Amino acid sequence: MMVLTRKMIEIRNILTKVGQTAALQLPSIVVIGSQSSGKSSVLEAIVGHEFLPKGSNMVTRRPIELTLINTPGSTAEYGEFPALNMGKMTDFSTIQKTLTELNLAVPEEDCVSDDPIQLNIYSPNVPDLSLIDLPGYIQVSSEGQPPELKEKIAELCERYIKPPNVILAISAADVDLANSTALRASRRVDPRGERTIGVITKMDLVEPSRGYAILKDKNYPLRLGYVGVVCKSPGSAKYFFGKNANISGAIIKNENAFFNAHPEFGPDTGAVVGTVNLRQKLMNVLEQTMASSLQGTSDAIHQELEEATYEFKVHYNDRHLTAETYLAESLDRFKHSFKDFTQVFGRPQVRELLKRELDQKVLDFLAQRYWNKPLTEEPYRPRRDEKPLTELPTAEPDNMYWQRKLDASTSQLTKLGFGRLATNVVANALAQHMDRLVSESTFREHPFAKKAISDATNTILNERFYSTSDQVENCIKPYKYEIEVEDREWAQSRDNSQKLLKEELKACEEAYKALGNSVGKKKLAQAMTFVDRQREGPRGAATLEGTDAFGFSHALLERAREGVFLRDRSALLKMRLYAIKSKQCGNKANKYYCPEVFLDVVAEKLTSTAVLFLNVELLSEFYYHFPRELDNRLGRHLSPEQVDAIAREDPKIRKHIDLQQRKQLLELALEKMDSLMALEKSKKAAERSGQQPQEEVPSRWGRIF
Ligand SMILES: Nc1nc2c(ncn2[C@@H]2O[C@H](COP(=O)(O)OP(=O)(O)OP(=O)(O)O)[C@@H](O)[C@H]2O)c(=O)[nH]1
Repeated sequence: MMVLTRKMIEIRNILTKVGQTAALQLPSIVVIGSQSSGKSSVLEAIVGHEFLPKGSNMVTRRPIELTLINTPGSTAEYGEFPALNMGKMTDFSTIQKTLTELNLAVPEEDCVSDDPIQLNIYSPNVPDLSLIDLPGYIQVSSEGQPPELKEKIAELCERYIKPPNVILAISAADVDLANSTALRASRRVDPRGERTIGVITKMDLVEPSRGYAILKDKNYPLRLGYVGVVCKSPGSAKYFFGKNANISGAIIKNENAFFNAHPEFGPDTGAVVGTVNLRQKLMNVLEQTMASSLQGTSDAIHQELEEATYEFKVHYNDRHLTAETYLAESLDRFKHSFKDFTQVFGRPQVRELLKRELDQKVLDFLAQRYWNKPLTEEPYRPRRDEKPLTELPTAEPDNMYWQRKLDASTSQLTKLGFGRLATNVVANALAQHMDRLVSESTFREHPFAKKAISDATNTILNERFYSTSDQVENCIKPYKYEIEVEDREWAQSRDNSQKLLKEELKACEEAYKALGNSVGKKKLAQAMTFVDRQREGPRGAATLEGTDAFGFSHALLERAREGVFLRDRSALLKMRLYAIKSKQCGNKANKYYCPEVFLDVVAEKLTSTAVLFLNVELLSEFYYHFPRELDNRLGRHLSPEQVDAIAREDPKIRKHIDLQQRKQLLELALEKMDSLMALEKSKKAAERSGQQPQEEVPSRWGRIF
């Protein structure tokens, strides 16, 4: 058995994962030949299945790196594309279809690509071999093909037929050997014919005497010799045994019938013929080539490993990191930061959020119903039923106008749909905080984790949203009908509303100041005087004559109107602040005189009630379910491939893991290599002394091979 080739193929598979450099390349058999020389038929005869792309439209456009793996004791035959993750393919017509698609994916205008397709075939009927099929040489480009195609194919083949590879030069018997492009190409890189095997196909198409003469050719002598074959696929095998049937038997039978019928190919003639002999030759030659490349490959792996070890020490201080530990640690840290957050975002914070929201609503309603003085170019004429706010402090206690105004404002506040509003405010705040936690964590570099966290957050919040908002709405219902106020509440809201109005006043004054700075104080004052007079109507407008207010730009007048609004709003706020501080507003019985205070009482009551339910229904539920939901999405349920893909989303982590894996794979390859070399050495020693070779030493990863 060809032990060495098998083991070297395994080492090569490890090195492929490392990302092969030229130095780490192990010998393969490279198949070259002109188009229609019978390359595919030879490869299929070796494999025993039709699996290569067929068609007239140049269907081999990429190198196919074919690894045959002998699986003694098993009956299964299947292929795998290791780079594509498509799993085992037991139907060889599916392999053929996939290869055709992969080849035809190379655009017509490029015609060939040097990106190889890797295909492994496992079968008890194949020898351990690594072969590379290349696009066939063409003599002249046909219509539609780029003129440089001929050179492109030649260049691609040139790259592969370099040492240490063995060249399998295919020529058809019915074409003069002097015209064989394959032999000409191999001669250029292997002038002494030391690593070229000549294969003469279609032996059945020429006279046996001529066939024999080709096999014994003296013009192109090859040390590894010529093998004559008849590989025409017998369609009948498929017909009798099904489309996935092994065709080797039928080919061999057909070949034997042909060669046995002609004494020119008899055992004493020295002619090597038949697919069986070709297979054996390929195995022997590859085994020998592998043996002679052992030391070189071992040295190359050593060097690569030294570089990887140095880099790992320098950049990562030999710190071991796996995708699993990285994700688990990141998840742990995130859960910790979440826990910390739950300690600082509780009832008081929710209360503050909601009150701020309602304060804004109260200010809006006050502005709408009490402070409103529309800003139009037209003179301002209050509606007939509208009373100026200046009248409020001196109004009669039973004045229906002011009573209705406050009742309407209160009703507007209690019927606002506060259940929904409050739930929304808290849910949005939670979602924003979660986004912040992500942005402060290592997960910020991981789109998958970011999405998982945001999905977990939204799922829980959405699930609880409607029931929470309904509960809150139900509990504030009584306030829609009656609001009882205690002295303590009134006093507190009197303070609150003063604070609120003061803040509003400050904001107005600052905005006014900023406006003055941007327009120019004098210019703004002039334009505002103009706007004021305009608003006074004809009487005011008359006084405009002779002033230099005419000729203000439209933009300046806009700003002046804004200035007037801010100035008036400030004056009004000062007046209301004065009213709230007055004795009149010190007593809850005077609520109609102090709408600001009363609306604050209502807002406080709504807030306190809502907080109770939001805390139980939304906050606590979220805090309980989120870590569990996170585990479901980022924890044990992920497959190793998903974990790996997530960790690699961060370029820094990807580099770390890649280098570490590279180092480990090189160590594994080297260990296998050392063991292989020791085995070879003991085999040679045993051969010399006529003894059996020693048992191989089990490696750190168990018994190798
Ligand atoms: N008579 C005879 N025909 C053969 C033999 N080997 C291959 N053929 C036929 O020759 C034609 C070309 O064979 P392929 O194996 O497709 O040749 P190829 O070199 O792979 O061709 P391209 O894919 O075009 O590069 C097919 O029709 C085969 O059936 C043989 O030994 N004898």
